[in-house]
Amino acid sequence: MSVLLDAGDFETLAWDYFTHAAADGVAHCEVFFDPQAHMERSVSYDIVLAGFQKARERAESELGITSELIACFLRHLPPAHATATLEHDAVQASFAAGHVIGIGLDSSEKPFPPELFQDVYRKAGALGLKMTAHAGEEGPAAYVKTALDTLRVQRIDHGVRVIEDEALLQRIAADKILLSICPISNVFLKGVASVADLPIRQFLDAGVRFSINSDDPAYFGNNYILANYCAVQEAFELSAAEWVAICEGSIDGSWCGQERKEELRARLRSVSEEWVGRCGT
Ligand SMILES: Nc1ncnc2[nH]cnc12
Repeated sequence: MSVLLDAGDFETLAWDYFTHAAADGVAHCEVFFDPQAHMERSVSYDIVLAGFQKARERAESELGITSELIACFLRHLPPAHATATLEHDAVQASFAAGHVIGIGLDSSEKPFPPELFQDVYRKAGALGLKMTAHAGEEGPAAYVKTALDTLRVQRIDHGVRVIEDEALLQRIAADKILLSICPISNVFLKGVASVADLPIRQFLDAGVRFSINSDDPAYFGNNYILANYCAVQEAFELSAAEWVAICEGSIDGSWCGQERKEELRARLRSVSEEWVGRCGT
């Protein structure tokens, strides 16, 4: 991280990500970044955003990839630090300009339960920002519940330990809360011993809405989204129709505009018409 210093460095980083995403067939992505990790080492938020914005514009015009940015707070830092970051002028300006559409909560889940961050989420909610939080990755299902009840998040990142609480599982399915799952990083971080141990089949059977994602490829074995899709396929042998359902849920739970959602659905329809028939399921 210490090599990321000027806007060009952040543009290069983001562009590298986008070219990998394009190679994997990505059409839209919602990307997390950690403002505090850079501001703490005296790299200004404006520098980070300027680089990301350039890469995002280029990704849209040259690769056809649309994107949104989600600013994550680091839960190992004091909650008041998260609130001060949210209130920073440059951060507020990025929300007002629509350059950053939502907030998240990442870093070590335990022993930092979601409710510690109620203040920053209350303020983000008042601004009309989208809200998600890592929960139920290494922390218990109870953290997912408090993220929903006290932080009022609309999505949960990971959330795989929801499987330990049947009532919560049913609630998440009924309320169509998107779980953004990162199978390979779950193995790297020892949440599960192997991808086959993830509750993918139970989630499908229970009608839980989830997406399959990459997670910090530089940290987790250089694995981008297709590697995560393939790892799930190798472990669960899903049918083409099941993949279509996963992708439909990902689009429904995404935070892009309605018009873009329709374009993504049309693209999915054309792929599924071809492949569901070819695969016979
Ligand atoms: N899987 C993960 N868990 C917690 N914090 C993260 N930051 C990036 N990836 C993360």
